[in-house]
Amino acid sequence: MTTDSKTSPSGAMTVTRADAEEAVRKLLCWAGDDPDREGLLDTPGRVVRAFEEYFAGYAEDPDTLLSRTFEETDGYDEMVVLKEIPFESHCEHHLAPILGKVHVAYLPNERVVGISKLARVVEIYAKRLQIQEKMTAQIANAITSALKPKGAAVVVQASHQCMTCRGVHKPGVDMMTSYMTGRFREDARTRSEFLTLIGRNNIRKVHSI
Ligand SMILES: Nc1nc2c(ncn2[C@@H]2O[C@H](COP(=O)(O)OP(=O)(O)OP(=O)(O)O)[C@@H](O)[C@H]2O)c(=O)[nH]1
Ligand SMILES: [Zn+2]
Repeated sequence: MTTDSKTSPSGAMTVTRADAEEAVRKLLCWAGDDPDREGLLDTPGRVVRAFEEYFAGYAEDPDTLLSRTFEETDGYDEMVVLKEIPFESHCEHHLAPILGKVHVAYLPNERVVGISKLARVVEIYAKRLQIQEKMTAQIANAITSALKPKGAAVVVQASHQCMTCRGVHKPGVDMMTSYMTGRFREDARTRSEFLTLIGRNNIRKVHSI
């Protein structure tokens, strides 16, 4: 399929690139400006290309990504933690940026995965329209279902620009979410080791607004 038309997952709607650019022209008019003035002539094309970047995650499959695993680990069965993975997403309510970082951990069950793949899973779900709770659960569930680990844990800390630049106007507020499966959920000591490793109480800001 070319990128010049896209069909919604239900199949109910197909839009061409020209349709999408026309929709942006209408939004520019809605903003109160003239879409035909020189400075805005190329804006619809740019916005549509930016959307392809912001929402590239719809075209990616986390199961395929996580299917390449390594078994020669000499029995390594302790926690694997990847902390402070920065991400940029967009909220599904306002299409406003969500900026933050993700901490991911799992307890291997014979197989490990290349660590870059954990960061790529974060990217796949971040580059979709999101709410933070769903993104947190999706990352943990993808790792759990692909690696069948003894447990997986995901903590997300992010600022939501729909709360900063509009609406309630509260800059400096971060939302924290966590989702744990298996041993992380059942065993307080495992959970606590993870939270200590990610320095939960001393988290630096990755993005400042
Ligand atoms: N739980 C949750 N809420 C979110 C997230 N991102 C944005 N929101 C909230 O989604 C809600 C949407 O509420 P609505 O009342 O339907 O929309 P609204 O009138 O634009 O709300 P305000 O933002 O309060 O102006 C707002 O409270 C947002 O702050 C998220 O990741 N998780
Ligand atoms: Zn929002």
